[in-house]
Amino acid sequence: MNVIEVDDVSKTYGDVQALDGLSLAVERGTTLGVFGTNGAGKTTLFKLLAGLNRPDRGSVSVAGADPTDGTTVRERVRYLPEHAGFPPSLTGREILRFHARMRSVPREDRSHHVERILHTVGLADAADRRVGGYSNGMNRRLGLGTALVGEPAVLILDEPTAGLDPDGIQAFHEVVESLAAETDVTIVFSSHALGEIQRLCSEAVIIADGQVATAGPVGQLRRAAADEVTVSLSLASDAAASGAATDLGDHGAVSSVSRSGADVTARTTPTEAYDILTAVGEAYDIDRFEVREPGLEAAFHEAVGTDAAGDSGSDSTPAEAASEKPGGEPA
Ligand SMILES: Nc1ncnc2c1ncn2[C@@H]1O[C@H](COP(=O)(O)OP(=O)(O)OP(=O)(O)O)[C@@H](O)[C@H]1O
Repeated sequence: MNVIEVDDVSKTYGDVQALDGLSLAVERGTTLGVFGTNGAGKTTLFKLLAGLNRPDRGSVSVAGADPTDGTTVRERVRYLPEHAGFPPSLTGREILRFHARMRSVPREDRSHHVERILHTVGLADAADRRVGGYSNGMNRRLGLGTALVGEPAVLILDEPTAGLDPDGIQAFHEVVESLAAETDVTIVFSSHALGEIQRLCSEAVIIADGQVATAGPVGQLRRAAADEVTVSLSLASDAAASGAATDLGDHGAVSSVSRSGADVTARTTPTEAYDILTAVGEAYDIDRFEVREPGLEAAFHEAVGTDAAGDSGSDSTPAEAASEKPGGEPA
């Protein structure tokens, strides 16, 4: 059953067309990753899903109703904006209790409900500390905790890990993973980090210019873009690497090769990668090797028409290199 249905939705701000005929369907229990270039329309979409805005054209249905229809729907749909602030003098527990009261969680259930959420978001030990002393990551998890009060059907998280350090990101990921595994909440999650969408999400949608450029199961999007893999090798010496790079350059199934010191990188098809490694291994001592499949990054670049050849120094695909690059290139 679809818990979210967005049909041919458009939204303009003045003369900016933020969404332009966007359609999307999300099944209940899905963890959906939303990504796109800056200004693609992600936040605009999220505000429509949360009932904070109305489309100029088209329809939006979340949890079976128009999200602007009133509080019953908004009870079931929670939006965590990129920056949520809390009164610094209150404790995490007090804030969650306040939200539980506001969300009409019955008085006798409140303590248990709040305790459970504190555990879910990993703040049980810090529950009685003032949030003014919380780290950025703890604040973000408290924000997620407030969104979980009253067991919503849909969680909409706008770049929830932006600006967090690796430990903060890891802690947040663990919370999302346990929610996805243990509840049937539908999570819609935007991020500029494709790796995290790959890790957390079952489905992904790529938005470009206010429309859906590509959507589908994450694995399917990756496979669709997987016509080439990158083989990275570290050899025993620069001389060996130079020889291996020359041999690889002569190999018919290798589309590009680059070398930096004792490291060599080649692009080839998934089926040829291991034969090529074997051939190099017979001629030279390989210290380390890695075969990387293109991730969602390749699907993203294919969808928005930018150059996916992000490996520095590689001499790949001159046709793509000459094509238009409307921003959003890999770092
Ligand atoms: N309130 C507003 N007034 C005017 N223009 C707006 C407003 N909100 C969004 N826009 C414009 O609409 C377009 C889509 O913005 P939106 O914030 O939805 O993109 P986004 O994909 O979330 O971007 P980012 O990844 O940078 O957060 C942008 O051109 C933006 O400048």
